[in-house]
Amino acid sequence: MTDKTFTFSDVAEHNTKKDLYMIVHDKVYDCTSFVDEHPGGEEVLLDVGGQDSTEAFEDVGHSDEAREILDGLLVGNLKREDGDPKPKSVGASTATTATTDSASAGVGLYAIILVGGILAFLAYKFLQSQ
Ligand code: HEM
Repeated sequence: MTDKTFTFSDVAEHNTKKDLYMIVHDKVYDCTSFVDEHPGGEEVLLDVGGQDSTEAFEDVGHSDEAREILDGLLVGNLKREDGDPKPKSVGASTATTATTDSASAGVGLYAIILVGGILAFLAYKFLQSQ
């Protein structure tokens, strides 16, 4: 296990066939040795060299075997800095669920504030009529 940390610009420097890093799920992989062996061809790997390729990797629906190979290429973790691209969200359904969840939580909060306001108003009216 390695705990070396790379910034986005560190990774971006490794973007040639002889020196090829890529980012998947905020981890940094050295794919140099694998370029020629990739069943999907070297072109796609070179395209994402030095970049965040989470989306590209997940879109293909790579097998568990592919993920094991990826594990073996791990060289460190990505350290995001201000101004770096956001983490790639993968799986539209997960993203949608998350949005819906927070949206309904927001609505719930408004409902509580609204009901509280109505109760306070009624209590005020009641006390005034005494
Ligand atoms: C280091 C990262 C990667 C590894 C270890 C890897 C590994 C593999 C492996 C083992 C396969 C064979 C099928 C499978 O087991 O799922 C495969 C297929 C494929 N990969 Fe990757 N891959 C990587 C990155 C990428 C990226 C970034 C793309 C970008 C689009 C990509 C595109 C494809 C395609 C299109 C296939 C299908 C090839 C075919 O079935 O003809 N791969 N990859």
